[in-house]
Amino acid sequence: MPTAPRAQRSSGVHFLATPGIAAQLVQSCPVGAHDLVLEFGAGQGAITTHLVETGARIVAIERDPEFARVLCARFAGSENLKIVQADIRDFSLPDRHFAVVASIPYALSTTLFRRLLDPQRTRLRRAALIVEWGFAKRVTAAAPRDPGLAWWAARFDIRLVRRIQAEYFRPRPRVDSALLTLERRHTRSDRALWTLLENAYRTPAVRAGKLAPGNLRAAGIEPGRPAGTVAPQRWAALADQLADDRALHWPPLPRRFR
Ligand SMILES: C[S@@+](CC[C@H](N)C(=O)[O-])C[C@H]1O[C@@H](n2cnc3c(N)ncnc32)[C@H](O)[C@@H]1O
Repeated sequence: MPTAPRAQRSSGVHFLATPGIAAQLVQSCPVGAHDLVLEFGAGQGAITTHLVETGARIVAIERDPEFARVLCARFAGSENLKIVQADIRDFSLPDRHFAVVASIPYALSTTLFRRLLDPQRTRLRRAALIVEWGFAKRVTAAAPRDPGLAWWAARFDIRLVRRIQAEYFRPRPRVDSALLTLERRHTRSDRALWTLLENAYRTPAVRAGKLAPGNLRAAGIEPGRPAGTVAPQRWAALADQLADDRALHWPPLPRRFR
């Protein structure tokens, strides 16, 4: 594992010290020559080196100028790789479909998930990510604790592949990490989905409201059940079922999703 010149000074940033984990991360997100893959926070290239071998078009983004320089020197001959020195919080996302493979700085997990998963017209199709263990548990909970998490889980198949012990990183973080995979699901009516989620999490128990109880049951949702215990995929199934019902009106999505 290459040494990390700035690692001791970059608080909250941990570098993969085991090539096997980087290889497994890349294998978890099948991509090929026609795919565009973003790597957020490439560091010194522990993951980049495996990504380049996939033949996909890789854009590796790194904020630290010293790391960006090291990356440029290390991968000078890699024609399918572009290194961009930029901040991943405001880097312009591509307007074509893309994948993300990255070990993301813990402190940016929520910000990046919002950028990638919130927008109705997100171009993200799949991802394999190393994130902090507690964050991984929250985003993969069978019954998410708030509608924002449910929005992500209803529109993406988010799976916890494995726990990654702290000793696999340098410097060693205080907590373990996890490998997550994400795959965009097909959803027919995001407006219906968000309205259902928002209402469900506002009320203590599932109510049919204007819907027939039969609609709920067809999606596997039992009326009267605590709303926060329903798996988000069931709300997505209900939204899909109701997408063509012209008698129902769904309000516009909040601005942050548009
Ligand atoms: C968790 S480390 C991962 C490094 C490398 N991919 C690895 O796995 O060893 C995160 C990397 O993100 C970079 N980074 C932190 N904040 C960033 C930001 N806002 N924009 C771009 N890169 C950032 C750090 O400099 C660091 O190289």
